[in-house]
Amino acid sequence: MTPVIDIRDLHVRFGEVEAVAGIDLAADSGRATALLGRNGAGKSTTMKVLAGVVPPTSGTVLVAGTDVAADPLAVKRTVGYCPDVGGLVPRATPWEHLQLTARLRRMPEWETRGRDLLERFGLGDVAHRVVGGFSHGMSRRLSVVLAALHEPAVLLLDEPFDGVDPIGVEATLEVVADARARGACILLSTHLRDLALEACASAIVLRGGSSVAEMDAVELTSETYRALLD
Ligand SMILES: Nc1ncnc2c1ncn2[C@@H]1O[C@H](COP(=O)(O)OP(=O)(O)OP(=O)(O)O)[C@@H](O)[C@H]1O
Repeated sequence: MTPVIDIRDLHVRFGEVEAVAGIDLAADSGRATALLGRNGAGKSTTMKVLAGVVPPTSGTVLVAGTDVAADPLAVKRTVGYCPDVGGLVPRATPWEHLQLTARLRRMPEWETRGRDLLERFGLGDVAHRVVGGFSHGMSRRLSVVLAALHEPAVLLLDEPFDGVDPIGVEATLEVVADARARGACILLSTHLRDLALEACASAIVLRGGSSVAEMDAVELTSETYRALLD
């Protein structure tokens, strides 16, 4: 069976910079996979390609059977994407972000789930406050909520734990567990090995734009991880 995420020999170039230099990666439904690696390893660029926001320079990338180069819009419909930075409108409130997301996703019923997610992420009390004044961690938490709102078949979380407090970490782990239970494919990028192990069954380590290891998360001891980074 074809994996839900199927990347073959992906290259992404930004001018002189080769951000991704020949990645092969597969991820299945009902499973969370961690994407690890040092700063600049190519994690966010890979996520952006999978989200349909950056086109591949070469290689084949299938998301739930759709080629991202051929139909990025269909891919955007399939995935829920929490970008590493940005994506929020400073003058809008969390509730307005949910309204906009639900409208773009053509979701007829979303208020109950939206309210529940905001509560779970400790954002219920600030649901009607503009996000321009939010801390980094609060913005991260809202980005995860927005990615998860429509219960996507493919959930892409880029550094979801970055600067997030324990309540937010717990809520994110719950979102990953819920998504896995309903059969979604989750790809989560992080620098944090411990949280990767807690959230994910498998791990892929990138270095210099290439994939250098793929293993069950339990096999990724701190010594193994350290050795793979160098
Ligand atoms: N838009 C861009 N223009 C030029 N270079 C870019 C662009 N985006 C990424 N890069 C470069 O591509 C490489 C990979 O970047 P990427 O953001 O994918 O790494 P990362 O593994 O997500 O890093 P981090 O852990 O720091 O977020 C880096 O050298 C980066 O400077």
